[in-house]
Amino acid sequence: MDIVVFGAGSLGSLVGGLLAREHAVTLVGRDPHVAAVRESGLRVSGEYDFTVAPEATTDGTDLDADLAVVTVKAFDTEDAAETLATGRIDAVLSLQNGMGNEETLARPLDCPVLAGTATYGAVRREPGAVECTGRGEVVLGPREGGTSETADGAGRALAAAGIETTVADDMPRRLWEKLAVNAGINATTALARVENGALLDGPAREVAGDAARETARVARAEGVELGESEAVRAVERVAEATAANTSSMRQDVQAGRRTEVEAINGYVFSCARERGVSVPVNRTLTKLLRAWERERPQD
Ligand SMILES: NC(=O)C1=CN([C@@H]2O[C@H](COP(=O)(O)OP(=O)(O)OC[C@H]3O[C@@H](n4cnc5c(N)ncnc54)[C@H](OP(=O)(O)O)[C@@H]3O)[C@@H](O)[C@H]2O)C=CC1
Ligand SMILES: CC(C)(CO)C(=O)C(=O)O
Repeated sequence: MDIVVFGAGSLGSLVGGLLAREHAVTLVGRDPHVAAVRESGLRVSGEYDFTVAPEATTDGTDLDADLAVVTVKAFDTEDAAETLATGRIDAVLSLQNGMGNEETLARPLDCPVLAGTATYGAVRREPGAVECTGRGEVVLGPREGGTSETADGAGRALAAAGIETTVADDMPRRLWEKLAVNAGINATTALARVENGALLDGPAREVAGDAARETARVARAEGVELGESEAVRAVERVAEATAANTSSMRQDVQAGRRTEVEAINGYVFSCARERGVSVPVNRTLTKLLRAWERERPQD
């Protein structure tokens, strides 16, 4: 397959590197990473050890592909969608965290948009190289739930490249469960400056659990069956499996970068307002991160 990976940062470089073992891949990213990949290939280390030579470009316009995998941060999704819409793309798959990405992608794009979640860990430490810090899985499917030939085809393509892949018919519920995990872990660890494992028994445990419980309540108000204890258990499971991780939002805050809070806790907060659900913990986490973002030095 011809596959574009739009957003060759940490996750995109890992997924693109894995896909390039089997498919014709074009990475869309920034220099100096793109220049290094063009010059010497992409090195994948950590849980893997190989080098591949995908195409790489900083210009994502006018591309042809059977599939575009979107791995930009949530706040860059609109721009990615408009850029991809200048090309001829048969299907798009978002592997981003946060909610609302698929709707943003579907707006200008005239092709099926699949929803996905990724639990692989990836860090891009230097140009031309990415480290896999944890093997996980990709779950993907039609964004509105159900089955489709497009989802099955994308699933086969990822699996053929050795990516642990599940094609699911309940993506709305799975997206809300992942949202509960990120709502519980990301902002809490970013503000407390702790690793994910500190949420298993430390003083911030209740904060993470309450943020996840509130997310489940909003999911149910949106018609998605997600139980509160199920959401809390999902947080505990992920905090345990990623105990030594610095969450992506904590990494962003430590580096002074913009965070994905609006697509995570901010999304829960704004849906809750529309549905008349009380979410004091997500409201507080959102407002504290917004306060920090307002004061941070601009990029
Ligand atoms: N890293 C991980 O282990 C995981 C990440 N995720 C999710 O995946 C998404 C991506 O995360 P991550 O890989 O860490 O983020 P990164 O910031 O490392 O990667 C995104 C990359 O896309 C680039 N980019 C954005 N817009 C464009 C554009 N128009 N053209 C070219 N390049 C562009 C960014 O460049 P620049 O910064 O210069 O704009 C950046 O290099 C997020 O939603 C995250 O929550 C999910 C699971 C695991
Ligand atoms: C699963 C988790 C919380 C792992 O750190 C993550 O997705 C993130 O950090 O963004």
